[in-house]
Amino acid sequence: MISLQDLKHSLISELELYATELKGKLQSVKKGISHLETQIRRLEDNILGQEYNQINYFSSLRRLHSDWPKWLQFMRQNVAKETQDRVQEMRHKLPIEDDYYGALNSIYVLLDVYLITPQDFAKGLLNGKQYNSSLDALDCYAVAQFALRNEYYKEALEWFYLSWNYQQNLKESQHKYFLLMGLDPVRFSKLYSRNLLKENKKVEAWKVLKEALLLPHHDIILFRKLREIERNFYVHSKPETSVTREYWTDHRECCRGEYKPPKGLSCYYEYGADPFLRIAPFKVELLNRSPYVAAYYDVLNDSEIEELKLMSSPQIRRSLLYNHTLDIDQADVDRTSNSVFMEETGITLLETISQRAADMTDLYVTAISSEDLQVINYGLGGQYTPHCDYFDENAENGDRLATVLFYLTDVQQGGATVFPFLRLSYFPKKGSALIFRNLDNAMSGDKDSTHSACPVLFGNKWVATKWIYHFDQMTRWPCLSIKK
Ligand SMILES: O=C(O)CCC(=O)C(=O)O
Ligand SMILES: [Fe+2]
Repeated sequence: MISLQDLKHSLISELELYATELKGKLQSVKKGISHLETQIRRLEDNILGQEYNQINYFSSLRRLHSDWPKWLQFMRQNVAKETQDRVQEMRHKLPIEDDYYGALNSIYVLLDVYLITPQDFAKGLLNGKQYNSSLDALDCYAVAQFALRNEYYKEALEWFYLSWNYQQNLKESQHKYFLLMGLDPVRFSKLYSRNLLKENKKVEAWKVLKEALLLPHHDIILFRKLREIERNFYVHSKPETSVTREYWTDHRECCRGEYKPPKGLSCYYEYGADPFLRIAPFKVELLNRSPYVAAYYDVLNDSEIEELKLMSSPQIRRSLLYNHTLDIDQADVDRTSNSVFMEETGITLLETISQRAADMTDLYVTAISSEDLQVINYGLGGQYTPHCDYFDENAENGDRLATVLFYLTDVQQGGATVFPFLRLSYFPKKGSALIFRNLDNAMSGDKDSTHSACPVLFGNKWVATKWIYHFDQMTRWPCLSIKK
């Protein structure tokens, strides 16, 4: 059997060969660049000197026509094909997955039997004896991932923490090497925070994500995960008394449509800030001044609605509500619907809908200042009893300033959205949207925005909600007097 040591040596010599051939390619490119530069300079001199003739016309045309494809071909050429083949050959001699996972597993066995801490193990201290060997950030990361995959959450956390600590002291060049070898700090943060959440360490998970957002290549998923944690903070700390039963009578009466529509308010065309709205303004019906509630008609067309329903249907699941006593999210009779938050990035339709919400509200509707679109489906009897959409917490990223509720269907009977305190009912109209403000001018929750989704008596109700945060909107919202 070939030893690990020998394997390492052959890998190094193959890599050296590879580096030499790469250097050769690099030199050819550099030579090519200087040749091209000289030619271009000559051509420019000629043009400046009014010598733009058939000769230099042909020569520049030929270069563009024939040289570029050659360069492309050259770029695509495989460097050190034989070296690559030999490295590929070596694969058969390298440790296989079984060996690797076996070694990882025995780390856990050793730590468990001999009560060695991950810290001591990583620095080569085994039962009081110091060895001249240690693990690095990548090794610890591998052990952490193995533990996470096997659901040893507590152990995984210690290894993540160790790896994270080592990473703090790496030099720039080491970071690059580790990145090449699979230690991507963004992915690391996602796994680390997932592990922290499994151990119910929400604040720590939040901090890891927050810090990761400062990384140069952070992605939107990090942000969404951060948002998800924040959402849970809010939901978990939502006061139980936020909705009492006293206005249930109004809720029922509103559901039956017993209150007359508000008088003295207006219908108008909203031209907004986008020049396009000059040609196609929104048709708005103001339903209440404070808190602002208004219906916008014909904001989604039939094909957009069909696409949205089609796209969300496979993912839609029973909606859950937070149970304060049991400290879990669970299905609840107060919210009987199916719903899903749609991941928006790169999905044209969802981005268009966000943009439309921005045009309608004149607010910033970005990944930072809003939640993903939530599609909700209520079957027969489906409802959402009186509740507020705001969290009423002084959260760093703000609270839900406004709700844009798109109606994707008419409902034959029932299914109105009602505001018991305002004695206001809105019966679903396909393609329309209701916009209402949840916060008052001091950006605190406005109780009057309490609303409910009345039970569907006949038909099937589809809606989609877009929640917009007050965070980031200071340039979009005028300073208004604060209601006492
Ligand atoms: O479906 C409705 O009419 C209202 C939905 C709602 O209020 C919510 O999802 O928060
Ligand atoms: Fe709501």
